[in-house]
Amino acid sequence: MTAISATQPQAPQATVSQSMPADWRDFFALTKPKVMRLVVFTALCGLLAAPGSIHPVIGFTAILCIALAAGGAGALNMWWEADIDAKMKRTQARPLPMGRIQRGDARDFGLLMSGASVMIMGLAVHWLAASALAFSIFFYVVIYTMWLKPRTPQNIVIGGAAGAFPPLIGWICVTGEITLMPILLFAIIFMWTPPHFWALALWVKPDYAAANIPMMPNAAGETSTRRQSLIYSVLLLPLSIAPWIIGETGAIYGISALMLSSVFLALTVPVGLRTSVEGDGMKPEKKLFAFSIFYLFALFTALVVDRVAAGFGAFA
Ligand code: HEM
Ligand SMILES: CC(C)=CCC/C(C)=C/CC/C(C)=C/COP(=O)(O)OP(=O)(O)O
Repeated sequence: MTAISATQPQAPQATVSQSMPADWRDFFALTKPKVMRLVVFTALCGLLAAPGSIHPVIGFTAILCIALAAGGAGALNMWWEADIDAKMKRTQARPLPMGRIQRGDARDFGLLMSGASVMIMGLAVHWLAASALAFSIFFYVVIYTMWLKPRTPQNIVIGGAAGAFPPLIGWICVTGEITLMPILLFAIIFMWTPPHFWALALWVKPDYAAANIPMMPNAAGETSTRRQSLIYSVLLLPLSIAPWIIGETGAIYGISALMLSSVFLALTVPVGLRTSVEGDGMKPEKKLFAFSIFYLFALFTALVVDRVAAGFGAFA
């Protein structure tokens, strides 16, 4: 089965007849490696920040399973969305629209990675962690990709939960239970996702229009999307410092979170309040998107540094 149909716009040099045989790089691309490295990093930080200890080999296995799961889920997302990806400039060069990988192969690859990740996690680490991992794959692939994304502009608000699971799963791998702190880590990523994604969605709006996906800027309009992003950024600030306020972390994390969230909010304000987008190539939106990635990376780094400084953490 080919990834593109005759009625869809063709990706540059993307005809199946021109396609090269797939190699490992194409399969690697199916795992969405750039996005997934931050997903895996937040999981690692959740694991390292959790109270208690874990054998380094088990800890490594757990992170490997989360990486496998995230990659498998990414491949299943690309399998399901091959036709949509072919219609969007940003995604046209992916292996399926380019015809470099057969659609069924992408599905099998995703299923194999996802299945293996859950089984290994259960057998080698913890069945509660394995269940949460299975649920996050299901949430991203079925709830977000198949169900919500083509139907509602709230797709990423609800679907964002999938990307918020990894630090919680990392935490469970160490403690075997779900307590307030991992729920807060979940909530922070959940709140961060709308401004992260909508900043990008604002400048790739024509892509989503071409693919007929009701992302917020397309469905509710740019002004509404901007205001909503601002609301999530405002809420993110107190939420991000909540672990410090309730005494679960020290000042290293608390002050870092305060500073990072203040900058995040300061960058969301011009995006949230602007009414005219003429002439600047959406620079504030691009700046916010880039900072959103640094934000999460830095926040979770601060969490681990804080816990290590306090003598807590999985390897302490
Ligand atoms: C449902 C929730 C989310 C949606 C819809 C979303 C959407 C996107 C999209 C469309 C891109 C552009 C990707 C590309 O062009 O390849 C992107 C980039 C990115 N996202 Fe998200 N994202 C979500 C959640 C997350 C989460 C939870 C993380 C990490 C914890 C994350 C980390 C990243 C990173 C690191 C990039 C930049 C990739 C690069 O370097 O090109 N995202 N996101
Ligand atoms: C452990 C586990 C299963 C983790 C999953 C992590 C997860 C759900 C991350 C979400 C980030 C992501 C790839 C969004 C892309 O949205 P999209 O699919 O709408 O973007 P696209 O248009 O680039 O395909």
